[in-house]
Amino acid sequence: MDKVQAALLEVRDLRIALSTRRGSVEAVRGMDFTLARGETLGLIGESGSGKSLTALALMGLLPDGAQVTGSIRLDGQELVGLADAQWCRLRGNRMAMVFQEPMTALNPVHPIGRQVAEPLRLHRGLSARQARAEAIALLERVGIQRAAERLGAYPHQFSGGQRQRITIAMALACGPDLLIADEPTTALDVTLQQQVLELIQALVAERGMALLLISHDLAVIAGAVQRTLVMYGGTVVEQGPTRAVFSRLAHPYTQGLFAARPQLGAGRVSGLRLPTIAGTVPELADLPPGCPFAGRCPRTIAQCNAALPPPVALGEGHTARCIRLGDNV
Ligand SMILES: Nc1ncnc2c1ncn2[C@@H]1O[C@H](COP(=O)(O)OP(=O)(O)OP(=O)(O)O)[C@@H](O)[C@H]1O
Repeated sequence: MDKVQAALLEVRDLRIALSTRRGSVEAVRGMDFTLARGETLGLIGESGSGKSLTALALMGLLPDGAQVTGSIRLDGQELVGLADAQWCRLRGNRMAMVFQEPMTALNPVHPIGRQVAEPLRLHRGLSARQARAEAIALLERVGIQRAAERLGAYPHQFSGGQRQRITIAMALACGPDLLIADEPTTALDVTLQQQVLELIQALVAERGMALLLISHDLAVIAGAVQRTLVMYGGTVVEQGPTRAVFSRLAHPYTQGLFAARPQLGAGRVSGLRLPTIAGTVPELADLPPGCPFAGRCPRTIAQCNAALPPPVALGEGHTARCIRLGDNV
């Protein structure tokens, strides 16, 4: 039986409001989830559902003007409202992030050795010689061959896959407890995607880190994480053990995502066109009350309420939220 683990990360009623031309809109609307030490959690949902903003809030990297309310606790420490200097002490140290596009994290005008060594000197107080040795070890661990000879090379002298490996080495440098990977394989050639994903999984297991893996690709999430959150319209509509979420597909939105995934049949993508979910993600300023998916949902109110009286617990920590209050039932 699994040991009961204390939550490393506890997110309660997280709300993020952004200033837009139409005034202030809530882009993340009451996220609740926990992540235990060493646990892996996936966050899936269509473009615009609020995945990246959630990740940026956890790292204290939201754009200027974003208003955050609710609670984000890391090992019991409240992060909402921290000053910039306090965030700087946590980032790279207790928590680190791998971005979709490696050049977002790499500085093009600095050699990679310096970029990997910098957090080691800054957060761990290593000497230049120790940081160099550690940077070489880290780069070799993530698969950069002859790392000692390549410390002076610049990011543009590496391939996209190698650059992503270097950002992973930077993220790991100070042994964070929490790794957030936001679409870490999306910008890579398809042949490299699996390799980079496997590298992340291996490192997470080897170092006992907690992982929040964000992806719009169900196949990536299905094979990589223990628990899954399905996000839509700035909120979690379904969450639970990955196996339960993928086998039960309780929320109509999860069903739509699953139906829209590419399927390999006899070595080719089956069908001429991928099925899609009809309609588009609603405007943040025009979200219906209740279930944000109500406007695109194929279920009638009666079917919805019969299938999932709100909020429904499906066992094993698996829940789905299907509340069509927007229709004023
Ligand atoms: N700086 C910003 N100002 C205004 N609106 C923003 C800003 N950043 C994000 N948004 C809006 O917030 C919503 C959520 O964005 P977010 O980037 O979190 O979505 P996502 O699920 O990560 O999508 P993707 O997979 O495309 O990255 C979207 O409607 C987006 O347009």
